[in-house]
Amino acid sequence: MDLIEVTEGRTTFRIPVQDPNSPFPPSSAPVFFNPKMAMNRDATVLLLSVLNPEEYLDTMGASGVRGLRVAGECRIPVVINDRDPAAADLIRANLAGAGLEGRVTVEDANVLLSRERFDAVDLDPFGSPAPFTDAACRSAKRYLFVTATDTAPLCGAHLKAGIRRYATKPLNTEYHAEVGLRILLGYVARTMVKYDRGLSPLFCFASAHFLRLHLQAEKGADAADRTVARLGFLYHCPSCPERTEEPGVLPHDHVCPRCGTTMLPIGPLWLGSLSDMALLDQMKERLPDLSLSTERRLGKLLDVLKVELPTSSHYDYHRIAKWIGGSPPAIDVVIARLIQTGYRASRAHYSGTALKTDAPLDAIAAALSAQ
Ligand SMILES: C[S@@+](CC[C@H](N)C(=O)[O-])C[C@H]1O[C@@H](n2cnc3c(N)ncnc32)[C@H](O)[C@@H]1O
Ligand SMILES: [Zn+2]
Repeated sequence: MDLIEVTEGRTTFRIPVQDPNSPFPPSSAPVFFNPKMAMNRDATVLLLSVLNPEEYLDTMGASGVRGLRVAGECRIPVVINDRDPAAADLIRANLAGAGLEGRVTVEDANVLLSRERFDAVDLDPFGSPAPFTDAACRSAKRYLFVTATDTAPLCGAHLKAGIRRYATKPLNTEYHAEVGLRILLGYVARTMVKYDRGLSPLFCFASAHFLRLHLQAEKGADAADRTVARLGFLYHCPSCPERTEEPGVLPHDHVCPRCGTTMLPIGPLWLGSLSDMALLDQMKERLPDLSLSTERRLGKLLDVLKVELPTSSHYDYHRIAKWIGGSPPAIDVVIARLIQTGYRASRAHYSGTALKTDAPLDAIAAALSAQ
């Protein structure tokens, strides 16, 4: 295979030559590499530089870039796996080329994860992580990281696939990125708790083409029960912008208090916080130690996550403006007005028009129309 040298973060490695005009996706290359996932990898490198686990497993290594960066930029011992022997050869060559140590394994992910336990386990599959989640929950001692690129099933755009893979009921709404993230997290939580273990989200976010979870695993039935208590349902009115959330493992009937329509349940999904705020502060402090490109790619995300409310849905403020009839002021003005009125309000990290607030719809409408 023809190789080309690239640098990401502070790590230089080689990948198969990719024709930038090729109509085929990176997954058709002899060994996969997607430069658009640099920000996903940056996030993990930054987090790991704070968490400093004993060992990190890159379960689906491909070129090995993720594990290479963790080994080189965080100085954490790594195991890099891929079931494809061509990928394993490239990983070995890339470790040697970068002067880094690391164990390389060539196994099916579920076999490796079922046989060995690792302090931090990272799943970065093609598409859905669902086929690997059970084994990953058993293998991860303290940390579990998960990427999903099957955003359409998770967000409700491919409803049947979402139900099949995640045993949940998504719905395609304007806050689909939030729903996708919380359905994925809810699914991992439901998988983890059956082993009498719980989890806490450390740093979870949605991006245009993927969802990324960084989770801490917790020991014991009490931790599992606390995790179950954070599962619930969103109830969405199909006729007006009203929605509400409620904890629980089974959905209930809800009638829209505004228009009387039967509300649609979405879930089970994760309710509550998606990040550990103290950890985000530590990551922000650590950011200048990494590369400039990492700082550029992650700085804004961390700033928004630090103030983002943990509501499980948002309002698209353009839609609300259309609903009340009128042209809205800037979103920051609306947020400031809501806060002045005594409510909590913030942006969301995945959309410039997303408004998160605990204010009722009437108060939001007033903030949008106030002069
Ligand atoms: C999306 S790529 C990984 C990308 C890589 N982590 C990165 O950041 O560039 C998925 C990789 O998983 C490997 N893979 C697919 N199914 C697997 C399985 N069941 N066990 C182990 N590896 C698998 C593929 O060979 C491919 O290299
Ligand atoms: Zn309604």
